[in-house]
Amino acid sequence: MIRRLGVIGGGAWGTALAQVAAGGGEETLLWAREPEVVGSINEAHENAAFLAGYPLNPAIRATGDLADLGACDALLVVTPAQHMRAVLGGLDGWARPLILCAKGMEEASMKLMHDVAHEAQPNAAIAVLSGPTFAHEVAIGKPAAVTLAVEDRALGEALSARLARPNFRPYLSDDVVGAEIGGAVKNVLAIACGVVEGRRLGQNARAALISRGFAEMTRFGLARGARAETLAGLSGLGDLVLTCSSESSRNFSLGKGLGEGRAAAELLADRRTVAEGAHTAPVLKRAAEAMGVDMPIVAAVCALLRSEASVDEVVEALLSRPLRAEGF
Ligand SMILES: NC(=O)C1=CN([C@@H]2O[C@H](COP(=O)(O)OP(=O)(O)OC[C@H]3O[C@@H](n4cnc5c(N)ncnc54)[C@H](O)[C@@H]3O)[C@@H](O)[C@H]2O)C=CC1
Ligand SMILES: O=C(CO)COP(=O)(O)O
Repeated sequence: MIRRLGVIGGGAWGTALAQVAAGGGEETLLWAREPEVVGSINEAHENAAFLAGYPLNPAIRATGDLADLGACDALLVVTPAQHMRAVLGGLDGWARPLILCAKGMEEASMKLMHDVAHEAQPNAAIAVLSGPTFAHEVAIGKPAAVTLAVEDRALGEALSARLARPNFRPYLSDDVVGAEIGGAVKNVLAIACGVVEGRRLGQNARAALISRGFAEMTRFGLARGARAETLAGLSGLGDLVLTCSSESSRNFSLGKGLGEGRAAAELLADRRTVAEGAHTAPVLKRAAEAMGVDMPIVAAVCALLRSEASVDEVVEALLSRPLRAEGF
């Protein structure tokens, strides 16, 4: 029975998921790295640093000590992808479920988050929660649906029953790899769509980029063993459409800045919030090349992030590729 949920990570998404977990009045413990986030949640029932202006359920309590999570039945793990290994390593021999909510690939190892979590905590059962979910909307109870991927069906049903709220619907899957690849790849494609917006290339170009980006996501996903239906579902196409269409997306906004001619280094300097696509793009490009998977849009985003080419040069390169048949 999964009753008591804990959350690792006090950014916008960890906070919104704590709000979901506490939605029925269940006490929910959230670990945050920043003492000011712990103070703000416990004293003002708000996360002023990462989700300002959204009142939180008083059943959410914050802590700065990972050991306090020891009484939880399962943990939602909501750190940025590059920090997940280190933070999970701080748990003392965890043997209960971990629900991974970060969207990315580890730069150093080229691994997906479930592999990283398994290496950090080999006795934990792993689930992945991913889908089209801006934190600020979930935090105030606007309707949302996610993919909840876990190999063990009984565990999936228990986690789904615990997480489901009237306005928050998990859809079960056993395709952990597919759910993770959709979330990781869409962040890179959202940067590309932001570039289209910033450079004012038009709505047609954006729709073409979403479609051809989805073809790249599908080619890469199938090569890594994902199922096509997962990539076309909430955690893949659903999230791709959301983040490629809104300045609420940090990745889209980063791309918009690039499209307006600003340098990546300037856009990424001093930011406190995470744009995962900037970290995922280079490792995704390397992983795709290693498998012989063609991902020209991902390569174009990498070139822009490294300031190796101008926006006009990468657009010209994409438009002058040989004509080919549609499909994956
Ligand atoms: N914000 C959103 O709407 C959604 C975010 N996600 C994913 O959730 C994950 C977390 O993102 P957010 O909660 O939005 O973060 P955020 O951008 O709101 O906050 C940054 C987070 O990074 C953490 N951090 C910074 N340096 C760190 C370090 N050295 N070690 C550990 N943690 C560190 C901060 O403590 C903070 O929790 C990301 O993978 C993101 O893609 C997924 C769905 C929705
Ligand atoms: O993953 C998200 C929505 O599903 C949030 O997107 P950004 O990280 O681009 O803001």
